[in-house]
Amino acid sequence: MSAEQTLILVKPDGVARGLTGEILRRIEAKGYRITGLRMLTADRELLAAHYEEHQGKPFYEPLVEFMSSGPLVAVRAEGDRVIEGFRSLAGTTDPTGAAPGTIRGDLGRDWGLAVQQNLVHGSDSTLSAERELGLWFS
Ligand SMILES: Nc1ncnc2c1ncn2[C@@H]1O[C@H](COP(=O)(O)OP(=O)(O)OP(=O)(O)O)[C@@H](O)[C@H]1O
Repeated sequence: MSAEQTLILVKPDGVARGLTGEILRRIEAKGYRITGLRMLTADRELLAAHYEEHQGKPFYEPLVEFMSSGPLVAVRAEGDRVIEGFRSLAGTTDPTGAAPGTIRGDLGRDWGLAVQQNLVHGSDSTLSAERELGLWFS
């Protein structure tokens, strides 16, 4: 059986703040393999598909606006239990409460848009990983 794969995004705030290398370093240091890497500015169509489950929520429009505001880095990462493992590396959605040692806990900023601009995305299940990798690495 081949190793599990996940989609990770370094969101536009992470790229703008020069944290791409630090985030990739943490992924590799944990032992995951980076098997795909793309820098792009995502359009609304791609983001609508990516954030399908959030359409209609109050934070959806501002989120798409932010996610399309500048370049982001899409990463395909591979390893045993990488889906759960990366979400653990990332920390909770709100960086203010994210544990020290996690990407969001160590590097996330405490300000008004912290929950939206929380540096990274990671797929949350094998089903969403497969769907999201199809969108970003087709
Ligand atoms: N209440 C909110 N206000 C603003 N933005 C939000 C809020 N909730 C979620 N978001 C944004 O939407 C993204 C997806 O929300 P979700 O609940 O799936 O969070 P997550 O699973 O921690 O993050 P991700 O799926 O991006 O790894 C969050 O990472 C964040 O950028």
